[in-house]
Amino acid sequence: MTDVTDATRDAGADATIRACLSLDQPRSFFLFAGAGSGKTRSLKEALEGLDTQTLTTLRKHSRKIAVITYTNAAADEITRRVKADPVFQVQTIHSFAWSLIEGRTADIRGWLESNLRTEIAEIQAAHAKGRAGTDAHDKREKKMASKTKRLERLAEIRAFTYAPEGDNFGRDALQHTEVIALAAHFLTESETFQNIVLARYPFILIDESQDTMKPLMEALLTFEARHRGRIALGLLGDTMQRIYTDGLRDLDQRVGDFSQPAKQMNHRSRKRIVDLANSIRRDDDGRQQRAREDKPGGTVRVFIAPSDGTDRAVFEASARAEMARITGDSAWQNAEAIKTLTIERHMAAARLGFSELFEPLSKPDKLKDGFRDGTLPAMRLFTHRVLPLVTAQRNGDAFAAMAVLRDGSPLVDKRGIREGGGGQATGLDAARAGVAALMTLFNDEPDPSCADVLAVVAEHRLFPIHDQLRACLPDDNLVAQDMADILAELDPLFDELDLTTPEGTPPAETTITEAWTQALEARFSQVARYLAYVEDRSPYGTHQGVKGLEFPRVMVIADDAHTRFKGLASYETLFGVKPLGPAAQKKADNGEETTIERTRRLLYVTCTRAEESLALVLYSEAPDTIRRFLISNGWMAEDEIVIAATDGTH
Ligand SMILES: Nc1ncnc2c1ncn2[C@@H]1O[C@H](COP(=O)(O)OP(=O)(O)OP(=O)(O)O)[C@@H](O)[C@H]1O
Repeated sequence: MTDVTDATRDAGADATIRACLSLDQPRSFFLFAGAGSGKTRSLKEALEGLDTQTLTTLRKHSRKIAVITYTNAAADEITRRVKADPVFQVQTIHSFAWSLIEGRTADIRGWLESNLRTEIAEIQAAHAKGRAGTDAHDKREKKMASKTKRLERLAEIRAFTYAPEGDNFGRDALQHTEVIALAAHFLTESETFQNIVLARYPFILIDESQDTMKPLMEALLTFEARHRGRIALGLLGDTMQRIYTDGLRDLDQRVGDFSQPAKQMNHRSRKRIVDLANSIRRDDDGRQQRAREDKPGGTVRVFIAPSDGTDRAVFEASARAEMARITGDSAWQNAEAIKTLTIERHMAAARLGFSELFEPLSKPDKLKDGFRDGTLPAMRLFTHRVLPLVTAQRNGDAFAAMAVLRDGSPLVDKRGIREGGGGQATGLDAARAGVAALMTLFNDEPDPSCADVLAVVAEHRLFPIHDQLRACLPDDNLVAQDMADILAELDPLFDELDLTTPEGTPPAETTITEAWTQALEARFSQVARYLAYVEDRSPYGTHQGVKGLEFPRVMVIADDAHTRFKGLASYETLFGVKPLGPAAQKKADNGEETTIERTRRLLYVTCTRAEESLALVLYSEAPDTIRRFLISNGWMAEDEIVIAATDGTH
């Protein structure tokens, strides 16, 4: 018998998965394994390890292996690993759900019709009981009117549309929750649909299954149970890493009939970090991991400061310095070399210095998602036009500046430099004048406001201006008309810029203009910081956004006082500083989940991102209570806890 090593200890789990992925005898499985155990690696290896005969048979019958990932980035990575072989259909859950239902117009219409009728009836019932003249009353009326209108227009729709990552405005568009609900509905209710899915996919593999939208996961489990032996539903995940409320809470209880390969190793983190993860998990499902023998040691420290009156920047800088001293790893002195995890983005915005831009734009529903993930079209004027142009000019790089203009300015189009015409100052001279005016702005005032920048761009017609920004200009009609003329001439070159309001988009509300007006007061330097953040070039991430990732040095920041959405997590409650409220206590008594479990899981996810060293920075009303909690629960040794001195250092 060969000796078991860290590398081979969990080999049995991969062998079990391989055996499950058999066309003759497909078997569903649930890979149960903790952080850093190589779940994602197992998925990739399972796909790469499929034998040629299986793949040839699949291709011959136009069948595919569905692989569902949590993010697009993960889908891209797996697609790359399988060399973009089309036998693997790798996508996110929304794309997958849409691929199942796309084109089933009549069925979708039927479902929507009955769904809308039910929703309208429910609102009507609430309305009959509610009082008139209240906000809720008005909202219900609006909702009923819009749902009734949608119902009336359903018959006109020739094909439903859906963009998994888009806003989905317009008459024909389906909403994200509808696409999930529709796929779940057909999967459980329609035998024809089930047969189509069975014919198309012998294996459906889902990564991060603990966070897969509940309705679809329920439907897949029902579908699997009904057709057991004809399909392998492969779930990879870790219930301790469920961080969204969308996921199925008792997933591990629902897969009793599945094969359940398990893994013991943590290949990512050094021993001290694995020990901490085990301690955090002990109060949950108690599953424990082993660190690799070639990854001993590692450092964990907790820095606790009073939430009132502590200067966060000073305290965190001193925590980094202390980490550098303790670990002997000077990279801790360099904020760029550390991954700092805040619970909400506004905390990162404050630390990175783009709060003035962030705060107003992250509020309105219509702006916030695009702004937060860096896809807000209006914002591109600053991030993708003005910023690179100014940077190029400052670097004396005329070639790069021209490339920006050619790419985005109506004055200088891709087909060559236009000469002025129709009495308008267009062409290279106009572009030069515009750039000069812009740079004068930056010379006069090294860091002008975004509003000043916008005014120069508008005055010189340097770049097209999105509707939302145009509404903030003093005399928007004039500029709008000029711009419309220019765009009409350049069509179709600027079609792709999506400058017009799509059909069905609600008219720009005053809240949107107000948000932009406020955000435009931000200094232009905030644009670069914002861009670095959304492009993930900054050293900050959120607790939720780093699932699946790993970093040598991690600093986790827990700051309840600055957490706005109180339902997200409460470290003070987890550590016993604050008791559960009466309602939450009642939930706990009924065996329901409370903020304690949610916060513990978030802490588990964040701490297990660290490979070498981990600093936990806590702001609390009662630092000493936290200290006692950590020691009495065996999470930390006494000398691993650093309490702030009154001046905010230690
Ligand atoms: N068998 C192995 N031998 C050596 N290194 C491994 C092995 N399996 C995984 N690793 C490494 O361990 C790290 C964690 O792997 P992976 O990201 O696949 O884990 P995971 O279980 O998906 O983690 P998490 O759930 O925490 O996101 C990666 O750096 C990976 O390369």
